[in-house]
Amino acid sequence: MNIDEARKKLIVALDVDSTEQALDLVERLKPWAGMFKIGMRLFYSQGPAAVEGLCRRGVKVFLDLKLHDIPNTVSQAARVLARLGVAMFNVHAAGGRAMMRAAVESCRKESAVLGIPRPLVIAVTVLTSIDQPAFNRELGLSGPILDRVVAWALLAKECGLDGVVASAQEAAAIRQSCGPDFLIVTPGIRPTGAACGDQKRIVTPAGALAAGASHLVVGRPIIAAPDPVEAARAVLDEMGASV
Ligand SMILES: O=c1ccn([C@@H]2O[C@H](COP(=O)(O)O)[C@@H](O)[C@H]2O)c(=O)[nH]1
Repeated sequence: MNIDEARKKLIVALDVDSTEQALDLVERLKPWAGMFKIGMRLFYSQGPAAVEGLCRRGVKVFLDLKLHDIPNTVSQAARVLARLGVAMFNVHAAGGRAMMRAAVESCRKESAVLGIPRPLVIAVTVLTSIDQPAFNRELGLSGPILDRVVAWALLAKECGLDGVVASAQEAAAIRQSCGPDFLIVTPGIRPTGAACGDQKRIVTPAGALAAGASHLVVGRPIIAAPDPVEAARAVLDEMGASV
């Protein structure tokens, strides 16, 4: 894979408190990443201005707020998020069919009114911090994680969503069930030798791509590294990127 293809697949998580820190990371890392993820930490600290600031600079933003509420509430929230100009945002598949459909439909309508491209909408399946024992005993859900993830991926696809967030451990099964164009966005990526932290269902960059992931989300292994640029380049290297 050439370096540009690999770069487009890499999403760096901007898990920091301030817009200044986020902008500094974006400036240093934009030659090496195709998209930047704003999660609840930066959003709750800095608000929509942080998102709009990056979008205005032409940065592709994945807004990872994991909407999960009744359909009417999610529909209205999705409409508001569409206005921010993000490239992608997510909802929880556990919110169900009506909620997922409402999210896609309202941001489609709002984007059409504004004359902007509709943001991609993807569904969070089972968090990558959950392992099999926690899934069964703490969440009280039966069966293998893999089965639930594939079932939610199929439901998301049926509802018109563009893809899912899942561990790359489930990527091959999702790819087989949902087809070649379905986005499979995979956090829980750990370069060889990196600390797992709180992640449980981890996969290496090479393993994620081999399993069919369309995008790799990497946070701490890059942004908490002594040299984030060197760490991002090492991830691209593990993705098999050649110059
Ligand atoms: O299942 C999920 C969903 C979202 N995330 C988010 O991805 C990043 C991963 O960061 P690391 O530092 O590389 O662990 C983080 O922002 C999570 O909120 C996830 O990890 N798992």
